[in-house]
This record gives sequence, structure tokens and C-alpha cells, in this order.
Amino acid sequence: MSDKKISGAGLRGQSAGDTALCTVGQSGSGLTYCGYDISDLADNATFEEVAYLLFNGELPTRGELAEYKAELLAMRDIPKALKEVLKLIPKDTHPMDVMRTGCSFLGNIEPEVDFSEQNKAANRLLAAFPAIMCYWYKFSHDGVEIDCTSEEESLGGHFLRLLNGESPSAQHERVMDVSLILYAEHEFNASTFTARVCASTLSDMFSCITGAIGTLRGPLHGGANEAAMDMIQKFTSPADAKEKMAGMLERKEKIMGFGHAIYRTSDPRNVIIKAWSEKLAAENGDTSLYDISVACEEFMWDTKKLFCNADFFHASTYNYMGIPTKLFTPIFVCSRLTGWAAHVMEQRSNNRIIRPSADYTGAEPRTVKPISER
Ligand SMILES: CC(=O)SCCNC(=O)CCNC(=O)[C@H](O)C(C)(C)COP(=O)(O)OP(=O)(O)OC[C@H]1O[C@@H](n2cnc3c(N)ncnc32)[C@H](O)[C@@H]1OP(=O)(O)O
Ligand SMILES: O=C([O-])CC(=O)C(=O)O
Repeated sequence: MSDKKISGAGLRGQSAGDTALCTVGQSGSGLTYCGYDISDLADNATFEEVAYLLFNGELPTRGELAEYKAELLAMRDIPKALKEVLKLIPKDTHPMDVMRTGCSFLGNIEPEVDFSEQNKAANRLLAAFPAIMCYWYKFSHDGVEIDCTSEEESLGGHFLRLLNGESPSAQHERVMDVSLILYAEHEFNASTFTARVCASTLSDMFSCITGAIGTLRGPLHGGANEAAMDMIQKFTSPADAKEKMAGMLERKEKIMGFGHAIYRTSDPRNVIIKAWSEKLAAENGDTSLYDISVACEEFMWDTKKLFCNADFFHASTYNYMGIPTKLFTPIFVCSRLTGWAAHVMEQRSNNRIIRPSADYTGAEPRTVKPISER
């Protein structure tokens, strides 16, 4: 697969516009946000700094960061009307549909009136998404109406606090922070492109993000972290994993969490999240899920030259932190919102409606026969 030409269906290999936000597969370890390598950001920045970077083009100073974090902290709670809507959504609804509805409804009651409010709208969603997810989850699953505020310093810590009702350990807070950094931005991926197409019609921020959530939901995109978890938890050992994966490949099934539309030999986010998965496995004392995941990685590379994308080791990482599988993709939303919103702003700053052409493959020109003659 490494020598496969990037062309053909799915607009692969075609440039669909300019961006100053991100490069994928070009320099450094292969992923940069506004010129910063992803491994540098994962080692030396926080998610709030990355959000600020994507929205403003520069990393914040100490003062700017403190101000930004205070602004986000003040916007974490969600309105009563939104809580009432979330309470109506059944327990067996997919949480991505909850995120989509939550985002859309917030746009009903706190609309972006004009583009001068775009940063406010983006920051509001960034601050409120953990509450939308956890309020619905805790109410529908445990019948508990949680307090959606917290004094946790980071958004990652805030999410874990709402989910578990207690402050996370420093290690878990940092893992969540790194995970949010890794998922924040990725150039013209399918969900971001959705957001940009919507933005190009001069639609509002909430519509752009709602559409992007629907696109991220699919298992070929963000939904792969959940699908990978469903798969690895069926494997009983590394040997069992290899045997069952061989069967899946024989049946021409897609193995979720492997392969990528742009990267050819590795996804730079994998090595970072994999290292955290290993640390959490050691902390947990039961390394079997990590060992199984490593066996999957080896098997897929040896047999198909397919590598883990960002999603694969996120599955074991989140599982080791006790996060329910169905919340994996919504966490991706909490992070990627930053990339989506930054692309909406960028599209608006130099807009032309996105409207490609199609090659027609249908019937030759013909006339309508009266219905009595058909
Ligand atoms: C954060 C993210 O969104 S990362 C992506 C998450 N998605 C997944 O993990 C889903 C599983 N992976 C896939 O379906 C694909 O690799 C995608 C959607 C990510 C990329 O799709 P494409 O760009 O079409 O893949 P690509 O052209 O590299 O595929 C090459 C070949 O490898 C096969 N292949 C690619 N990924 C996989 C996989 N995970 N399992 C089995 N076979 C695969 C393809 O079927 C294709 O075979 P073919 O040439 O016989 O048709
Ligand atoms: O770029 C892509 O096609 C998918 C991806 O990895 C992402 O959105 O993070």
C-alpha cells in the first residue's frame, strides 16, 4: 500500500483550497498545526493553547492563556432549556446524535447573529460540549442530573470530572489533554470539508459544526475509535487477535483504526497515543488490552502493510481510563470542534461558494411519455 498512487475517487489527491492551519504528510513527523509539529505540541502545550493557536494563528502568552481559560471556564454550564431537550433523548440513542442535537439546539437559543460573533460561538461550543455529552449520559444512564460546572483547570479534566463525579488523577488529566491535542485539527478531512462547504454558503457556525458532527460519526472517519474498541475487546489474546484478523481480511472486512487516506506508512499521532496506552496499561496492572492492540498492529503491518491511524490506540487508552466506549467519538467532537471552527473562520475570510462539477453518467436526453403510455 505504501507505493499506492494517491488519486482517483473520493477527490483523492486533488487540492480543494488553501489553508494556513495544518499540513498532513508534508514535514516534520508528518502533521503540523500552524507550523508547529504535533509531537512538539503534544509534549509542550495544553489543549487550550492549541485551541487558541488554531483560532488566532499564534500560541498565547501566559496572560492571554489565563484570560482565555477564564473565558472558557465561565461558559461551561449549559442553559436549562438545553438540559430539558437532552433529558428527552432516549438512552439507546448514539451519543454522536446527542452531540449533533445539542449543538444544533444551542444554535437555536444562542444563535450566531453575525460573523463578528464567530469566536464567541466557537468558544461557547468548546466550553459546553463536555456538559452536553455528560449531562445526557448521566441522566439517561443513571437518572442523575449532574452539575455541569467544575473548577477543573483544563477542559479534559472538566470532562473527566463530569463523567466520574470526582477530580481525575494528574496522569489521566494529561492523557486527556494530549488526546484532545492530537484530534484537534487535520486539514481537509471529510468532517472539516463538510464544515467548510457549509461555511461557503455563508451559513452560521452552529450549522457548520452540526454538519461536521454528522460526518465525523461514520466508522470510516471518527467512529473508528469506537469500532476499534468493539473489535479488540472480542479478542482474548494476541494469538486470538491475529487469527481472527486473518479471518476478517479473508472475508474482505475493513479493520477499523487502520489505514489512512493521506498518510502512506504511518500516522504520526499513533506513536504518541500508543505510548500513553502503554503507560496506562502499566498503571492498570492488566496489560492484556495493550498487548492485544500491539499484536493487531504487528499483524496488519506484516500482512497488509497497513498501519494504525490516530483512532486505534485511542481505544485502549480511553478504555484504561474507564471511559464508556460509546463516548469515544463524542470526545473527538470536543477536540475537533477547534479545527472545524478555525476552518469555518478561514473559509469566511476568503470565501467563494464551494460548488464542484460532476461527470454525467446518466441516460441520454429523452422526453417525458404521458403516464398512460409508461
Ligand atoms: C481520524 C480518522 O478519521 S482516521 C481514519 C479512521 N477510519 C478507519 O480507521 C476505518 C478503516 N480504514 C479505512 O476504511 C480506510 O483506510 C480509510 C477510509 C481511512 C482510507 O480509505 P482510502 O483512502 O480509500 O484507502 P486506501 O486507498 O489507502 O486503501 C488501499 C487499499 O487498502 C484497503 N484498506 C484500507 N484500509 C483498510 C482497513 N482498515 N482494513 C482493510 N483494508 C483496508 C482498501 O480496501 C484498499 O484496497 P483495494 O485497493 O483492494 O480497494
Ligand atoms: O484526515 C483524514 O482523512 C482523517 C483523519 O485522520 C482525521 O480527520 O483526523
